[in-house]
Amino acid sequence: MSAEFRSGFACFVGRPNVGKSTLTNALVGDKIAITSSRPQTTRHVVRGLVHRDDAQIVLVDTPGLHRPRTLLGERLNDLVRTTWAEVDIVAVCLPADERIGPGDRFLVREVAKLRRKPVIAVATKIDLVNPDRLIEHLADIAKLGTETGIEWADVVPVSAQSGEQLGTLADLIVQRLPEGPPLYPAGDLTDEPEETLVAELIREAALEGVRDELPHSLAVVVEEMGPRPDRPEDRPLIDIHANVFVERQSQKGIVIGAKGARLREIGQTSRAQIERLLGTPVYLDLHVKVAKDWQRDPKQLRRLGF
Ligand SMILES: Nc1nc2c(ncn2[C@@H]2O[C@H](COP(=O)(O)OP(=O)(O)OP(=O)(O)O)[C@@H](O)[C@H]2O)c(=O)[nH]1
Repeated sequence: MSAEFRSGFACFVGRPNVGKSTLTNALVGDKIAITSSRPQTTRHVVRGLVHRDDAQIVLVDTPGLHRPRTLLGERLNDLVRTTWAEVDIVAVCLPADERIGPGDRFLVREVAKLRRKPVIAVATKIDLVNPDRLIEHLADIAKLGTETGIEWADVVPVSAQSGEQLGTLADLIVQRLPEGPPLYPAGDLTDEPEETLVAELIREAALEGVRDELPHSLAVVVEEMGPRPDRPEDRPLIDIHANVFVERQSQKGIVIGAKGARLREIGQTSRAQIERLLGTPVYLDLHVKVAKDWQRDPKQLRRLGF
């Protein structure tokens, strides 16, 4: 291995829905971080690894920073700030199809408080805009830097969707990483326990198509997971028992659906994803439970992994 091998931690930050998880997935090349068309679904700090001949990037995906209204909101914000402080480089995602707004300014001002940390501005979703709009967006990003007193280490336009400029982004991140050996063995994609990833996949499926406030009210805990005994060696099966927690009885109805139709759909969708993740057929046993006001109760929050 050459002396110039670089390795370290990078983290994408930005308002909800700006494409952080999609970008992580596109760079890692597999579905590890959790994406959703609904905002604020990334809860856990999920790390994806980018292996290259010259470097290893450990991508840390954080939830969006937002105005805290509950204990959970505050914990999420703490988690974000702690993560920022620990990484080698921060990349602020600013979607090209949206104007820079107060939310972005708030966030960039927070990032600017991290002294001496390289910060890259990433113009995301460039496949959605024409060149004129992109130029305007890049000018706005420059202005945002001046306004907030941050000096962008780089400004790079990318599309996670088309893959355009992904390599450039990776190069720019690598350049800013310290020299050092790989932090994780080659082949590892994430250091999250499989249970956490499985829970996230179920949660993602459970949120799909739900149009109310459910994102903050839904938690998934994998209670038990393991290979079923007495299976022929060439036909393994993994049993997974998981609980979907909601805050109120009415939400339980939403998740289960008429005659259990929605819950069956959630089971089918997430099972397919889990089987892809684990590479093994899976028997998935899902239950919906009410944990009253879990977001406001420190004991319940701990039990649910926050
Ligand atoms: N067209 C296009 N859509 C994208 C791109 N990147 C992300 N999206 C879409 O934007 C939406 C949000 O993407 P996410 O990756 O979940 O966003 P996020 O910033 O991680 O969101 P939170 O987890 O809520 O903070 C999804 O519907 C994505 O499919 C892109 O490069 N091009």
